[in-house]
Amino acid sequence: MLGWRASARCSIGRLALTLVIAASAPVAAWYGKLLVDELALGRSGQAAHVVFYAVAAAIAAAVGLLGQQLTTYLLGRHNAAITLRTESDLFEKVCGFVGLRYLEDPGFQDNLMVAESAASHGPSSINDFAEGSTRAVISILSFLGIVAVVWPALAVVLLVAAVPGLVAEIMLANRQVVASLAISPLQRRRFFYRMLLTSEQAAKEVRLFGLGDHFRGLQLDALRRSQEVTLGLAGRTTVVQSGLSLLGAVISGVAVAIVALRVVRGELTPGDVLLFMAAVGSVQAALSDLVGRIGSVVESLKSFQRYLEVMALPADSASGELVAPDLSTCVRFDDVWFRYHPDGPWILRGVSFEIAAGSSLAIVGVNGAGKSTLIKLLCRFYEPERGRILWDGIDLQQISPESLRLRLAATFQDFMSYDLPARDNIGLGDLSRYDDMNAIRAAAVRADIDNAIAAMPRGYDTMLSRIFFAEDDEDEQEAGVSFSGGQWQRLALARSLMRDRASLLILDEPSSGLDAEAEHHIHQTLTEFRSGRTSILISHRLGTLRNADHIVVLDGGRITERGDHDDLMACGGVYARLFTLQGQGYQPATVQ
Ligand SMILES: Nc1ncnc2c1ncn2[C@@H]1O[C@H](COP(=O)(O)OP(=O)(O)OP(=O)(O)O)[C@@H](O)[C@H]1O
Repeated sequence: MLGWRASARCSIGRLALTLVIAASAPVAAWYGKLLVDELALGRSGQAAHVVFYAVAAAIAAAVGLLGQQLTTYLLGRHNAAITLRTESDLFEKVCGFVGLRYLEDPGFQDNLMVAESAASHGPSSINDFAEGSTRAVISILSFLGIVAVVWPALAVVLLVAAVPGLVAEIMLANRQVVASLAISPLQRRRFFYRMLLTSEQAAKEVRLFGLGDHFRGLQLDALRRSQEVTLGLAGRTTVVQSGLSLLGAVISGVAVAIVALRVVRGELTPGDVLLFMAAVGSVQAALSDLVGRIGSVVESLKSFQRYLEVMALPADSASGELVAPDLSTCVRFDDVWFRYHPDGPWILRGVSFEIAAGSSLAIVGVNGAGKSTLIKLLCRFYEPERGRILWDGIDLQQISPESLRLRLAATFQDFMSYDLPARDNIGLGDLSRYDDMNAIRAAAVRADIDNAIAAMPRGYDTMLSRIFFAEDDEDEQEAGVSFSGGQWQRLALARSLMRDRASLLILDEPSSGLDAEAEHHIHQTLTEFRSGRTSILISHRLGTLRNADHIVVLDGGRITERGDHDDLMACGGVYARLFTLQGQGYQPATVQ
């Protein structure tokens, strides 16, 4: 079905070629037999017949060979179309998940890895099997048919000669499946260690802690263990197949001798011997081809099953139908309870608060208090277990996530650094203005990164990567430039600020990596940018939050304090304590 959906023309073409190729060998063999018989008769005026049979046999053989070539080409095209289709479907499915639940599940990640490889190899291997087995079956049946016409008992001999090979190949195919299943986790481990040894991300720690030999040892161990399995199987295969070849040769030899004896006795013609010999070779080859394919197809089917499982996964949460309006009243958290796992601890316990449109809200709390979790719920990466989040009075679950996210401009603590040119790193924030250099530059200015980008060798076109070359400049491939941590953070900020028409600006620790001067400057720009817009700000640097219209303090999953800076300082709670503590850090030390 997949093959048909990917390309109906290729499917029809392959089917037609399969039938032609399968028929060509017996037809060639039949004309070969007629030719030999004609020669054996030695009658006058036979030249025309002989030439006709010879040409017909040659044409049939040539059609088979030509068909093989065309099949190879068509197979490549068809497999490419299938891979394109399955991979596109798989990633459409993955991108279609509203939230992060599936992506955070190791079981899902495991399945996805197998599904991904199955998407590129599975259907083509299944397709190859279908085609190869059709060809083999047609070839076997037609040879049996022809041989049966000559001498029915010969067809039985032909089948018997193929039985030992069939049985042994089936046993080997089973072992092959077991071996593949044993090798697959070892391979995944091996690639994991390889990634640790070669990735730029891990390189610092691997060197600093001297982990290279340790991980290399583990990588080689995984490789050695998978090789042991493969070599064990290869040894067994060699023994079995050598035995089989011998057995096949003995049976064929005996059968040919019997047929030859009957020719001597005048019961069969010399052409029959030729036909029988062609049939023995072809049937044995077709059977072993058929069984050989079974092993690989069983393996492909097993991994393709994972692909189908991923494709059949239910939606992770309901996707609402309503379009999120521009925020005109407020965003309201209404008694929201949340935990990451059904049996895990509650992260939010009955959180309620409101952000009026046009106002700014700051969220304060110690590490692990649940601040980022609140934001993730607002972005619909997860759903509250109890309670509701309302956008202008509409429950978020009734709003389509895409339309909601178009209304948000957010920078996360764990922002992305894309190995792409600087302009793309910013332009990705608003795909509708991806190429709009004015908008990109304006966002960069707001995030105070414009000067740093302009100073780079190719300005906004500079590739920000140490692992890729600039794509558009193959003649003089230029290695990329990498930014510092704080510069990447400003770039991430610029990306969100591309969405200058968003209803709600969310900044989760937007300046944690910035130096004091840059932080001061950015906060000034952001304060201007935020004025009149609705915004949520999270930061451990409480000085940057004091101008927020409202501040809520999250503690143990509950809101324990709320008000503006002066209110909270006056009430002398957690906020006042943290604020004073940070303030003390900036006071000159008292000289004793
Ligand atoms: N994806 C997740 N799966 C399971 N638990 C999680 C996940 N993300 C966060 N948590 C847990 O939820 C709790 C709150 O995390 P959250 O990131 O919301 O805290 P935070 O207040 O933003 O902390 P910080 O100030 O350190 O950024 C933590 O105990 C954390 O371990």
